[in-house]
Amino acid sequence: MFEKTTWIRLPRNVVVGHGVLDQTIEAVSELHLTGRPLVVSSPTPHQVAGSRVVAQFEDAGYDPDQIVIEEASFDAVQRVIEYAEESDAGFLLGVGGGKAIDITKMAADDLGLGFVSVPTAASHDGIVSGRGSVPEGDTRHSVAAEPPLAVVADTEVLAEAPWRLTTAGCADIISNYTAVRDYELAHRLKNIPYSEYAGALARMTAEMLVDSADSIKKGLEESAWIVVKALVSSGVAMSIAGSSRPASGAEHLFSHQLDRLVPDGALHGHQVGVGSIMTEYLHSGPKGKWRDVRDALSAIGAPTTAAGLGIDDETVIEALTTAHRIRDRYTILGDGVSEEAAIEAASVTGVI
Ligand SMILES: NC(=O)C1=CN([C@@H]2O[C@H](COP(=O)(O)OP(=O)(O)OC[C@H]3O[C@@H](n4cnc5c(N)ncnc54)[C@H](O)[C@@H]3O)[C@@H](O)[C@H]2O)C=CC1
Ligand SMILES: O=C(CO)COP(=O)(O)O
Ligand SMILES: [Zn+2]
Repeated sequence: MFEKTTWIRLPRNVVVGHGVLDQTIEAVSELHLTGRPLVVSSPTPHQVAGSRVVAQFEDAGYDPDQIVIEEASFDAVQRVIEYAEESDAGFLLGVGGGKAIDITKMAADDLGLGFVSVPTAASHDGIVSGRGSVPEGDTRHSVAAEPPLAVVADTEVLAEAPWRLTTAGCADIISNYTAVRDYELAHRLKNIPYSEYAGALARMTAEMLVDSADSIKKGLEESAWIVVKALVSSGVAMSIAGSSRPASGAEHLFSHQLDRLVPDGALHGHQVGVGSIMTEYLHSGPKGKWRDVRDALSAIGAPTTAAGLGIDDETVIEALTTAHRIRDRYTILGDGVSEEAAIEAASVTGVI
């Protein structure tokens, strides 16, 4: 008897374009959400967009509440949960970068409330995903969380954000190349469930972004449009897989480890990009496609070296040799690469 089942949870409304922040109410009212909206944001995104979303709900006769969180942690998730309960929130809107959106989707999941994603930066592919990524001690969890019912991505806001946030989003997408290789490897060697559709979509998203590199330029709002569509597509791949694997392999473990070693290091997307150059080398050796990954990153202006990340060479090696410990996710790092192998991968690829 055939007993397989799958749940693919996707947003109902994905609204992308110039000035669409002003259509947040329309995007939400179609969802039949009831009660008080709670706008969850971090400090800069609150100034840039969160306060505008609150004002919009006030003008429309809702009774919105707001909370500004400072960091991505389980404590922050708990604070949002408690605040939402006290304020009797009916649904949550996460306004900001990856951290604010992750916190909101995890709090919404715990509360059993609807969640709307309002990215203020095209910096990460968690905009649409039903996953939350949060550090805890020596580890980093990738947990199932409430996927957004709607996404409101205003390209005017995204284009005005610092350019490095957009190049970080591009690098998060380019890293899908190696993430999918790790996903396939784990399927072959450890028999983890593998979705052909999710793997193909994640890889195709990276290819399409790289093919559009010439149109991704600072100051062009069209760049935000191209990048956010790729981020949405990559998030959908994670939703199809029911796991972050199509967009998160060894290069992400490396970045998560860097976050532990250098808490205020570089942007998530930039770190995974540099990680991807090295893990592609580990997959295929000197004749592999690590140059293609590096050149794709370089074409959109993302860092390709430790110095470009502002992180010293020793820390890069430490992160690469210990990244496999971050979580139980089989990748090309296996049960750890030796220091010699890490130095070779990092130096041949020019990362150090
Ligand atoms: N759940 C998922 O599937 C995924 C989660 N992530 C997570 O997302 C996080 C990375 O996201 P990021 O956005 O890079 O980090 P972030 O949320 O810390 O944002 C980076 C910085 O950009 C600022 N910022 C955001 N919008 C701005 C604007 N319009 N103008 C000026 N500054 C602005 C923020 O205040 C912050 O200082 C990581 O924690 C990562 O693990 C990343 C990818 C997927
Ligand atoms: O960053 C991600 C995809 O780009 C997902 O990260 P996690 O694997 O930590 O959930
Ligand atoms: Zn990522």
